[in-house]
Amino acid sequence: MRVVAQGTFDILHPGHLHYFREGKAMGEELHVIIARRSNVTHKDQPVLPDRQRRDMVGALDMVDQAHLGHTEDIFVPIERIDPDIILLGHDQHHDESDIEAALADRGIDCSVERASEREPQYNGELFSTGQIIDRICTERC
Ligand SMILES: Cc1cc2nc3c(=O)[nH]c(=O)nc-3n(C[C@H](O)[C@H](O)[C@H](O)COP(=O)(O)O)c2cc1C
Ligand SMILES: Nc1ncnc2c1ncn2[C@@H]1O[C@H](COP(=O)(O)OP(=O)(O)OP(=O)(O)O)[C@@H](O)[C@H]1O
Repeated sequence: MRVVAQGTFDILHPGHLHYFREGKAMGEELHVIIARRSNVTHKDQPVLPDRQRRDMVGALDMVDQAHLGHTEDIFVPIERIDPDIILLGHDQHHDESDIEAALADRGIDCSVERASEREPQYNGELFSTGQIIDRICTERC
């Protein structure tokens, strides 16, 4: 089984590791698609360059391959990777049925599932790139 996860992954945190571990446990191969900066329009754009985010994610043990996303069509990398499962993040804004419909239109046989959220394991654990950046600004700027 080949599983795909996707997201921005600007500053890595334990929530990302939880998502990757869950994806890897669902199959043999975990592929991660890194969102292009130009496509991150619903929140602040990433601080780190596209290739740096790909290289950091690709260096993690549970990730078999990290791919730069396509700039115009998010289904181009999916067609190339040909996964069995697309694992959406617990809070990702994409709608399962919209993605399933787009996959069916293109003749891609792949299921869409939703990942769980990591529960905090100690006080002060930060689960969001935005929160880490806010903390840096408060404590260091
Ligand atoms: C199946 C799937 C494939 C995606 N492929 C790409 C892609 O090729 N290029 C890209 O820039 N974003 C891609 N995205 C979008 C990003 O992963 C992401 O959802 C969004 O741009 C960043 O927001 P998020 O990190 O809050 O999810 C894809 C999303 C999904 C669900
Ligand atoms: N606490 C968490 N538990 C499980 N998955 C998480 C957690 N935090 C983020 N993820 C998942 O990691 C993927 C990438 O997250 P992304 O880098 O886009 O945003 P983020 O880490 O939530 O930061 P922010 O939205 O503040 O920029 C998403 O699919 C998201 O659901």
